Amino acid sequence: MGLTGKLSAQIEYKSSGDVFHEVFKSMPHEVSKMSPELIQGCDLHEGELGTEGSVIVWKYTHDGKERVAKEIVESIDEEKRSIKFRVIEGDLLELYKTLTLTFHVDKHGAIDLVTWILEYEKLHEDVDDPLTLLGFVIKVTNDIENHHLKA
Ligand SMILES: CC[C@@H](C)C[C@@H](CC)C(C)C
Repeated sequence: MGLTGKLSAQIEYKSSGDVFHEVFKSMPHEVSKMSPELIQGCDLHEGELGTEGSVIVWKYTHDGKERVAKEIVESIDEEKRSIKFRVIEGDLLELYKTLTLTFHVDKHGAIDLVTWILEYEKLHEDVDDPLTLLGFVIKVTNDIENHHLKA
């Protein structure tokens, strides 16, 4: 088994894909309100919200443990409604040399599809592939969707 990998998942998103993109672009701090069990906080550390190069620190609970991830917003593509986050500090870097989390929103007829892609390089052979992290971001996506469906 090599050290690098790429996991992705695509789900139907029954609320507005534009709003989903906007939340992560301009209001990431709102995510903790919509998914309080999973996301406990989000602070802007550098730069301006919604711009490439800005640095965000997430406090989240993954596999029952409280974790921190500092991420740089590496790219924002309005056209594809996509954002790529690169983890630059935090618990995940005890397992992965590099880890990026990218989402994009596709239109499929009248339905929006949200795709998350995790690209990573493990620090050593016996590090697990980040399957539970992929499940985590899908759960966060569902929480955001449910929040907007209720609103
Ligand atoms: C590193 C796991 C979480 C904190 C990632 C976040 C944005 C990419 C989360 C809100 C999906």
